[in-house]
Amino acid sequence: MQVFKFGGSSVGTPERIQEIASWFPDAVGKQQCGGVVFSAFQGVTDQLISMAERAGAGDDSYTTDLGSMEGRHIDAIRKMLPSSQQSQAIAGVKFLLNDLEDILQGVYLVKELTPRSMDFITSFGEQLSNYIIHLVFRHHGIDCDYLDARTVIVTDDQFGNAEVDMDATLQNIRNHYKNRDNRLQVITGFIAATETGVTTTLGRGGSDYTASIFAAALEAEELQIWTDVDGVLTSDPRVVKEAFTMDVLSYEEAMELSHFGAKVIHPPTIEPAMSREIPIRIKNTMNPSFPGTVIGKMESKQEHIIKGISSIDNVALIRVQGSGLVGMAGVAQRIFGALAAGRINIILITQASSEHSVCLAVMPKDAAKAKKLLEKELRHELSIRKVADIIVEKDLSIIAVVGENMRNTPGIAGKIFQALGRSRINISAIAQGSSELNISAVIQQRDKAKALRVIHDAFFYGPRKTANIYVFGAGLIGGQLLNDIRDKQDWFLTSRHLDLRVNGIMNSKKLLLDEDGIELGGWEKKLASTRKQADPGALLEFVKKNQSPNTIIVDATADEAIVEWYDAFLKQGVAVVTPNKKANTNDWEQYRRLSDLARDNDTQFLYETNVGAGLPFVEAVKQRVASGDEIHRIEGVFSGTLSYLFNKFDGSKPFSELVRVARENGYTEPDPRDDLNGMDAARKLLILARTQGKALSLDDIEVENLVPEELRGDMDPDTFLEKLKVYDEAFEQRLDQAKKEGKLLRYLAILDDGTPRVRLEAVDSGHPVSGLEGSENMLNITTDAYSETPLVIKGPGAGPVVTANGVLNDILKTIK
Ligand SMILES: NC(=O)C1=CN([C@@H]2O[C@H](COP(=O)(O)OP(=O)(O)OC[C@H]3O[C@@H](n4cnc5c(N)ncnc54)[C@H](OP(=O)(O)O)[C@@H]3O)[C@@H](O)[C@H]2O)C=CC1
Ligand SMILES: N[C@@H](CC=O)C(=O)O
Repeated sequence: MQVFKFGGSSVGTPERIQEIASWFPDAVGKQQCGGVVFSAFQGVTDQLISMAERAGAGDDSYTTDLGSMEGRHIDAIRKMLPSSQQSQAIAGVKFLLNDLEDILQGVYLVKELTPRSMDFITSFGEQLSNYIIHLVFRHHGIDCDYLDARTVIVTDDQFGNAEVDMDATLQNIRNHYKNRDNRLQVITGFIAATETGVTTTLGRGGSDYTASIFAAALEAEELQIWTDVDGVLTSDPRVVKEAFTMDVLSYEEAMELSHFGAKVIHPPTIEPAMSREIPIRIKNTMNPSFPGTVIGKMESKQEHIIKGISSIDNVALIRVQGSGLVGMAGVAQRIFGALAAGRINIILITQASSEHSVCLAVMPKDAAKAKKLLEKELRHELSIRKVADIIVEKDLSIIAVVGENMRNTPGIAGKIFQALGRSRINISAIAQGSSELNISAVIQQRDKAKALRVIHDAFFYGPRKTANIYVFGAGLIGGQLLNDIRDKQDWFLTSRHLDLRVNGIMNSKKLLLDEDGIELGGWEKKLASTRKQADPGALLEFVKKNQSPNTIIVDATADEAIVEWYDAFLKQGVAVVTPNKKANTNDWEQYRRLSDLARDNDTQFLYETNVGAGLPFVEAVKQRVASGDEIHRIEGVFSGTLSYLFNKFDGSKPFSELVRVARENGYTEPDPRDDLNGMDAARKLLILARTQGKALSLDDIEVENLVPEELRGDMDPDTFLEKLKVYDEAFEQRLDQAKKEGKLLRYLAILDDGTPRVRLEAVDSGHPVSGLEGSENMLNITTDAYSETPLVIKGPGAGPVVTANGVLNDILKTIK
């Protein structure tokens, strides 16, 4: 035997009701269904309450609603029943509505709405819906009766929230079924009656309660509650996109989750079914084939340690604190007694064992009253400073992590607090009962969405990780990076269990954002056509709102302006990865601050591609430093452009032509003069020196500038290349001079005991850099350990492919 219940949203329209009638027999299957409980049609109970209130206030506008209510129910009959059955059904509806009209008129005339008449008025919603639905069921060939629950459910006369006389009710229901061979009854939810037949209602979740009572009376094998979601989800799907339906939950877990916001069941209403261990299945009317969630007795072996993460918004925290509380017997009883006398509901309580403070969470509407009551109760202690303060903090949320398997499983609390801590979420109070079913944390309401996401990620995606990437600069390097991510996304997901998502792209004009991740096919067009203007502040706000554990920004611009935003991102716990050398070559304090900020905020600031593009130059220096291996000399070629130019420059092609090709190959800076003037190489040398711990600045580096004096002013790169032709001969003279000496021209960077320097040198053919080809870079490090022969790293040191690959490597290093 089964009992079903359908809520108001399930019977919101005639179409939905007809759908239910069409698949109901299949849903019942081979088992028998003894009762199906329906709520009023969606919105009808609220309408009845409003009509009653207006009638009680002497406002006759309720009559208009009465007309529309009649129209809605008659319209439903016309849509769902054949004409031959309509007049009888309409007569039944009109009969009920006449009664409703009479009572409303009575309330209107005496201008008094009592709780008793309110219950009577609201009872019409369920009477009307169930009367119509039972006819529709019959029309679909489902053998059933209409059962007005007032004839079997007996309550006291607490109108609005009546208490059920369970023994009498269960007996009445059993008797009712005995006379009907267990035939299916279509039962009015929510409504009941006193012993003397006065109509009452069962309060919040009343229809669930009706169904649960019937399941208990019939000793049903299952109670099915049909609603508009797929079951009990692991978290709020509007906030946590990855939330999924739990297959099974224990009664206790379901009640905890419901209390903290997963409004699938109303805990007190499931008691009759729960006490008889009847499983409750939550199913979705819009997705009937989905198995839903079964709430029942705890199974010993369960797949997930936690079952869900819920939250309550808008709570206030009251902190009673003072050294006088320590060892003060009876103070807790006085605090709770005072609040209970004021009928204030306490949502959460914490007290540290130091007894220095007691923390209570209440609804904000109660906060001021609670504070007053406590000040009154503790006025003596306040006057003699035994209690120092009663502080109220508002705009807080409680996050509750629920699961029976947490009991005796070490590390759960650590995992929760680590996830919150990493995301810079401050915890104001923590509570965990000794049952270990629920760990609750009070946090700022503005952090709630982030908190739900990071905890969900930590528990439900153990092996799978998600990285949320935001890219500033979609030029040569940024564009290549986006294409690489696009092409490798599937591979990362399947082979590395890593979901690499790009949630934001910004160039100098536009900003493209998507909290679910931008579909990278055709990102160029999407960026060009988005209406959002470039705005790093808007991107930061978006990141704050949507932050998840692995959020990374990539600065693939050459712009100082973006560097100014690094601090704010790092303070947010967001990793910063950049090929842009600007941040590391401003003042030493900024360089230190960025690394310190990253460390203090448990995140990373990575810039491997600042030197040698994708080659591990920075890493090599970091490793020497970390292992205490003293560095004596760094020497090499750090400019891909200058390497290319002097590797290729043999007199067969003009120098200006080679610069043009280097630019076309993507080796140069956005302005090639930044390479030719030696500043790009100087920056790289400075970065390696700073990585080594040397507090140098760019001014400390001797730089040979190869840009002719006359071409150093303001001009765009194309004009520069054109004008450079005039100087081809001067470059050739320098080449000829070197050739005469049997030497090669190489642009070297050197850091030793002397002045750090970058300059064009004529080197012997046996010099380590003499064999470089194309855009190759080389790093030679001489250290204590590498003294005889230096540590050498060599390879392509510029170009979009290797650089974007280096950036991607840095991104991967940040993922926790
Ligand atoms: N080329 C290489 O081999 C290497 C380059 N690098 C570094 O990579 C960085 C990028 O170089 P590259 O891709 O060649 O440069 P590009 O000029 O090709 O691209 C720069 C991008 O940055 C965007 N941009 C500029 N200012 C802003 C801003 N304020 N906000 C947002 N976006 C902005 C540009 O937008 P728009 O398109 O609208 O102008 C463009 O999309 C540089 O710092 C360079 O030093 C590092 C290692 C190797
Ligand atoms: N323009 C740079 C690119 C890498 O930093 C170079 O030529 O090396």
